[in-house]
Amino acid sequence: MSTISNSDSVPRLGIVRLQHGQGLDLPSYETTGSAGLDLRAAVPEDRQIVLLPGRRALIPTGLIFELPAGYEAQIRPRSGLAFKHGITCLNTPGTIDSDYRGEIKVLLVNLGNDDFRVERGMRIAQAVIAPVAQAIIEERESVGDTARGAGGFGSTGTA
Ligand SMILES: O=c1ccn([C@H]2C[C@H](O)[C@@H](COP(=O)(O)OP(=O)(O)OP(=O)(O)O)O2)c(=O)[nH]1
Ligand SMILES: [Mg+2]
Repeated sequence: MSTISNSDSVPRLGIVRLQHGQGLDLPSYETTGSAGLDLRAAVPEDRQIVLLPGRRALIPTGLIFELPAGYEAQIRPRSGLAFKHGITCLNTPGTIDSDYRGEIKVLLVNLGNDDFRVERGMRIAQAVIAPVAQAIIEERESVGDTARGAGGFGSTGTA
């Protein structure tokens, strides 16, 4: 497969930077194989966001996305913040709809034991761009039989 035909199939993510997002790096893939685009906190210079243990806050990114139709962005936590500080996304994975034109925000929660200061420019989460299907909804009288049936929630055991 040639490089050109390959890049033709790569989705294009349009990004608009809002006033408070100016001066921050655009989201980018940190390595050639990264799945997620790291998102930075666009906290105003004169404002502090300190997450106390157990508390949550909506963190601005200063970004508006224009996703192609048929794609979503999933907002996921960064494992380093989760491991070192207990900071994660409360609604993970956050769903960014392709028709959403508001600012991308990250809902962080502090599950650690210490206060956590969100600094401007800090990489707080990552966005994974993924294809998504909208199903055709069909109401039916019954559903087809399967070997699993209604078994779930550990029905296959642990070993
Ligand atoms: O972490 C997130 C999750 C959502 N959103 C934005 C984009 C998304 O398209 C919109 C709606 O998200 P969702 O459908 O998860 O929230 P809702 O509670 O169902 O709100 P709505 O009624 O607006 O759909 O909010 C974010 O900026 N960050
Ligand atoms: Mg919704």
